Amino acid sequence: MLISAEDRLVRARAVLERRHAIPTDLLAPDISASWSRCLAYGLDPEKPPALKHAAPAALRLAREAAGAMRPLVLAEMENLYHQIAGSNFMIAFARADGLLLDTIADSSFNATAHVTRIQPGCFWSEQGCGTNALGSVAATGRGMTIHGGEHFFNRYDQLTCTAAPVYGPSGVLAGVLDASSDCRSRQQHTRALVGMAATQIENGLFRDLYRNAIVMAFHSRAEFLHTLSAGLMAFDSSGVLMGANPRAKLFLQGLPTEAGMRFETLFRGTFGAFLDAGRHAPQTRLQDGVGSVFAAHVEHWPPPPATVAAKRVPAAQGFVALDPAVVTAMRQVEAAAQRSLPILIRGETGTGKEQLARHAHEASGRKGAFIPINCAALPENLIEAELFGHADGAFTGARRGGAAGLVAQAHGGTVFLDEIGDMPMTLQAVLLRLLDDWTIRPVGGGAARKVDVLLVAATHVDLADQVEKGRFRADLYYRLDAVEAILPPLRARTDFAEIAKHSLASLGMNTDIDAQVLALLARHAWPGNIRELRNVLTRLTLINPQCRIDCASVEALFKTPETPCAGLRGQTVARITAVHRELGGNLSAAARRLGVSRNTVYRAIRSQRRENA
Ligand SMILES: Nc1ncnc2c1ncn2[C@@H]1O[C@H](COP(=O)(O)OP(=O)(O)OP(=O)(O)O)[C@@H](O)[C@H]1O
Repeated sequence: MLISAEDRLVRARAVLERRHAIPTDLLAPDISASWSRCLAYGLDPEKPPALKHAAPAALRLAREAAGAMRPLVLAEMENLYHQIAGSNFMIAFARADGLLLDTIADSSFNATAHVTRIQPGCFWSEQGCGTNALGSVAATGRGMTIHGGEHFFNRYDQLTCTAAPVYGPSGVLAGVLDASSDCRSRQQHTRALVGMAATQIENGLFRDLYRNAIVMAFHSRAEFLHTLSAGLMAFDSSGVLMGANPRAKLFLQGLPTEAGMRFETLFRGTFGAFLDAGRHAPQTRLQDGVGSVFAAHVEHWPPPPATVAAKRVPAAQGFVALDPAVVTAMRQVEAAAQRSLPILIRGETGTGKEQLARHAHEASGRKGAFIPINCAALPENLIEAELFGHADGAFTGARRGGAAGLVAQAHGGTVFLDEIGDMPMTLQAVLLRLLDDWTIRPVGGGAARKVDVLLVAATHVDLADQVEKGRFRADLYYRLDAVEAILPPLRARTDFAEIAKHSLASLGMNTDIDAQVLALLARHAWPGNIRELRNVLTRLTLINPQCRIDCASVEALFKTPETPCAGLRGQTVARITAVHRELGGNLSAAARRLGVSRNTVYRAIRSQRRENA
């Protein structure tokens, strides 16, 4: 008697749950092999063990270790998210050991119970979660779909998951890309889309690794030459093979495709003649050693040595960036901005976070405005209206005729959310929604509209730590943290002298500063960082009308209790708020007097208010 696939699965589960045995005849071979492995790990289908989590700090390290792969993966995840039409699904990427690095879920999936389990930082290995697409693909290295009751644990029988392996250029499994949804939202083409996205990442990794080599694409059918199914090979300038992607190896099956082989051992004709032809025609004919014919083209020429950094964006006039950590941060934000990925900048007050955000905006090539928004400065009840606009008469004090909101003003440009760590929890949820669909919904009604903005957020606090303490939403943190650039404090920078000299020049002072004075200044702790340095230099130039700064005046300034920097060192909330009061509540004036940022003054006032409440 013929029984349906669903009935076979029900019978198989009954056998598994009663006898802990695997009914191979009732299951697809991949599923029964995975169930067998689960039993061998000692898993009990009725008793799923607690899900393992990595601490936020460990997750951050893992994300950093993913290096250049992560922006590629995130960009593909975004594409995939938009390609999979419909709702109630999630895109996830895990390391080969199952550690989930990133997820993007639509809001309906966000609302389901699964979302608490499928979050960055969880381990989705087969050993911990039983048969599941992420874990089982990592275990086998092959693409798989695990549907409903095929999951080893009952708890996941409402999910359908499709995953594809992502291999690095050296052939090692680099990670697993997954699309999961509620069983009812299952879509036939998901498997193909996930597979294509994984290949796209693999090809991106290949091109990135061989960016200084000659990369050739080829295909047995000319019309597929510019598609994902083309073979890719990288050669050095003398024609020695450096690497080949899996498709290339497949096309040249039986020929030696290991690195180190010469072009001439694989193809007929010389490497020089192939390059010549490639320079003059968009497509050339290539014949391999056994006579198969391919359409080929040189898709990438090595950049001349002097222009290797061509896509890099020079620092703006006045932004000193000779310190290696700052250069790294600049490169990170450039890469993310050019792919429109959200950027998180972390650094102490006055380290140049806003400057770096402006650099990201420049690097993005966006023509729209750069809109800085200080989350700590906006009154809590008005932030949403300020950000997303409001309708006419939406609340007492609302602008007549309504307002478009700051995010709308940044359409085509960049929104810089400073002090994101101070954003109240309720608003974090609203911001998360914006990151999901880039649609702004004005407070009090009004037409929702799509916006195209680059989002850069900055914070002086460790958000991972805030997440652990329950003060910041984990899901928002993981979305914002696509790229985290860290600015070092001034005391740790190797370009202190250049910053000091530059700051003096930019203050319009024709003052000289010698090595001894610089060494003395460099010993200071600079809790207010570059902003504090600028304030101190301003004062020093005022004290020295002869335009010479000497060690004695620096020492005297650091000793005087009322100097801006000394004030900062011994600063307490009470001191800041006292100065603020003394200056009639003028924040900027208080910040200037104390040599701290306006944010520091806001924070002090808020913390005093909290204490008084
Ligand atoms: N790399 C740099 N070279 C020269 N000047 C800099 C550099 N970075 C920052 N500055 C100067 O330091 C001051 C503080 O910079 P910025 O406002 O960008 O810091 P921030 O980290 O955003 O501060 P906050 O946390 O207080 O908002 C500004 O006057 C800026 O021009």
